[in-house]
Amino acid sequence: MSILKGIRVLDCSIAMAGPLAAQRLADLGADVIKIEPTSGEWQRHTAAGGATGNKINVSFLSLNRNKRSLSVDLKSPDGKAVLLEAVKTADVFIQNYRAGVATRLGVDYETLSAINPKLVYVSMSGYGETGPSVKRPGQDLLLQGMSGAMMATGEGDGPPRPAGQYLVDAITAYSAFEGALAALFHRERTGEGQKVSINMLDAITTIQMQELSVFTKGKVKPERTKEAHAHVYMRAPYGVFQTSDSYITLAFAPLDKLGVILGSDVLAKMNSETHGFSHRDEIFAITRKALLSKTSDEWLKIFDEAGMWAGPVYNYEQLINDPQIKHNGTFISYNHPTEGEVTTPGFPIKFSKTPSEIRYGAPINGQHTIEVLKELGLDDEKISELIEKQAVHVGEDLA
Ligand SMILES: CC(C)(COP(=O)(O)OP(=O)(O)OC[C@H]1O[C@@H](n2cnc3c(N)ncnc32)[C@H](O)[C@@H]1OP(=O)(O)O)[C@@H](O)C(=O)NCCC(=O)NCCSC(=O)C(=O)O
Repeated sequence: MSILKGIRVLDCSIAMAGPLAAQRLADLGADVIKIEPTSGEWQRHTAAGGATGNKINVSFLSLNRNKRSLSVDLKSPDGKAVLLEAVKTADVFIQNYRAGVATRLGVDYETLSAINPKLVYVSMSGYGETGPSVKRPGQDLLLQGMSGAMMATGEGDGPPRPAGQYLVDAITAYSAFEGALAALFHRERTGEGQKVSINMLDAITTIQMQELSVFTKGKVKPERTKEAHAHVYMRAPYGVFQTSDSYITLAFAPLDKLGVILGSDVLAKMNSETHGFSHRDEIFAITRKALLSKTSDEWLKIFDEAGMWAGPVYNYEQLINDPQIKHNGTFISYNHPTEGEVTTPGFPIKFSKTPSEIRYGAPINGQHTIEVLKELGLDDEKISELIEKQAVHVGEDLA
């Protein structure tokens, strides 16, 4: 049995950060009901990601598996009444609305906890719920820039470069996930619900704890002209190196060993702990030149045998076909009723007794509206009335 079986989550979130947090709970067995506007959650219809020819955006498919969809107009009194009924049956509520929206919709913590004091209410925002930046849009790229993370990445004297993934969204999602689990644990002990707030700015700032402490305590400023890491004075060589056919990574190579491998007497005589800092440019120059003489596979075999920290720089095809990734079962595939086979990373944590499970793919908008309304005790007549008033939307049931 999955660990969160019997836990009900109402997921009112949009885009990535909220939906991913809710999906983590769903993968652990929670009954996650995605509460969507009657037109469907924003990301369903976006073309972002470049994948075309699908009825549902592929990013949406990757963030909303294992959820049921209740499509309801929270701006209508009837729709809102449905949500408040659902809240009585819920354990967790997640929203990542723009500041002020939750209150305007009447789904703020004060309102919902009055209905269900045991509720764990997860509020996700861009910058916090109060303060000078509260009105600014919370978007991944903006936060990568504002958090200082971007200052350390990029080449030479060029501009700052963001990570090519939605790093801030993901970190915020994982923080919300752990916050929800901790609050459920507290509720298990005491019966008490609470509000769990996490914002993107604090999430991305906090994961830079080493780099920021080196700055505040060590007074060392990150400079992207110097290094592949915000620690400017990382022991050399540390970075991405070109080989005769591609690139490899090399971290903290002991200089005496590296010198022997690269055939450099100069390196072989160096001491990692002293020269690794004082002779950085020379070490990089020797290493760069030497690594151009063999292929990545050849170098990786040599470094592996020497017990040194080196690795491949994969494209996604190489990653998916990597023997360790295959061995781990990192990717899962499922058959979606309208989109066919979907291959996507699964849930990475393995539990020896309560494994995660992929039960179904991302839903059609409103696919489970009738099913959920019936579970909430509404009869056919009331359901027809809600449909008639367009307070709810009923999608095709593809189960
Ligand atoms: C991402 C956002 C900038 C998107 O802003 P918006 O487009 O304005 O979306 P919002 O959800 O906040 O609200 C849109 C409107 O929809 C209304 N709304 C929402 N749900 C409903 C339902 N069910 N029924 C009726 N109306 C609804 C809501 O009241 C708002 O209307 P009005 O009441 O009339 O205003 C913001 O939500 C935000 O800053 N969120 C916090 C940070 C966060 O989680 N960011 C997403 C990370 S993902 C990301 O960065 C990325 O993918 O890249």
